[in-house]
Amino acid sequence: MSDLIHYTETEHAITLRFDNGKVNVLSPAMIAAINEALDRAEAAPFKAVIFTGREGMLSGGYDLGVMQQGGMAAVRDMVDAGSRLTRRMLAFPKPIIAACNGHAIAKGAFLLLASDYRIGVEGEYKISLNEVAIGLTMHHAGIELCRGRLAPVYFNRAMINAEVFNPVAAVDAGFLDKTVANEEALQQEAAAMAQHMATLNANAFAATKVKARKQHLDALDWAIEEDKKA
Ligand SMILES: C/C=C/C(=O)SCCNC(=O)CCNC(=O)[C@H](O)C(C)(C)COP(=O)(O)OP(=O)(O)OC[C@H]1O[C@@H](n2cnc3c(N)ncnc32)[C@H](O)[C@@H]1OP(=O)(O)O
Repeated sequence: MSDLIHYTETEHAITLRFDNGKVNVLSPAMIAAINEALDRAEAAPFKAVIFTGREGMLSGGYDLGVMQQGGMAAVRDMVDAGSRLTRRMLAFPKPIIAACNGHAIAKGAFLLLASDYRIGVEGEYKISLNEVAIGLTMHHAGIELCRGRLAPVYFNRAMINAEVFNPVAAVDAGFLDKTVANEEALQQEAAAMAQHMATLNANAFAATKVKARKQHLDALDWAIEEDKKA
């Protein structure tokens, strides 16, 4: 298992804690590590998977080093892998709970939009799709993820206007489902939701998730192919 992610398993949950010691960039290596951890979680008995970061940081998004200096092919490969990862999360046969303990920027915020239940700790940190602010035209997969998961009135505000949300405002926008006061409460709340999720019927959960999201998943499949032509 990669040293970018700490993988721990309890009776009701598998926790993936992202910690690269910095801002948890979604580099090709981090995306591969998350996929490897999901492979392992998929083979485990039915229980929730909790995505979390280190205190103050979920993820600063795609690796700007690759974005700025990697060359077109490397950027396209990283974005394609990232889009496939969030598409995988949306169809993953086990529940994915995001326990957001800090900044979630761009692709970091998309991890929230691809999770089944999202809890954020209250605090002075940013949840933002900053692509337009930093000169990136949003890719199709990003647009479709926003269309599928953001509250409708925030679709334009969060994506086209690149507004920055604090965790409480992020609940209204649709990045989070609820906030809690501190890190301890965050981990407790995630564990309690995992315990509830573990009582669900595994087959019914997996089938309902992809059935309910069929249109969204079809749109993402189209978007991922379209982005490869850009
Ligand atoms: C479709 C999706 C597209 C994308 O995902 S594109 C990527 C979009 N991401 C960004 O534009 C990153 C924005 N970064 C930030 O807003 C802030 O950073 C944070 C809120 C994440 C953290 O703020 P703070 O805690 O004050 O740290 P700090 O001093 O800004 O950054 C610490 C070091 O981390 C580097 N860094 C931050 N984000 C990234 C990144 N995404 N890729 C590569 N490096 C990053 C910085 O440059 C700096 O580096 P040094 O210590 O050498 O000065």
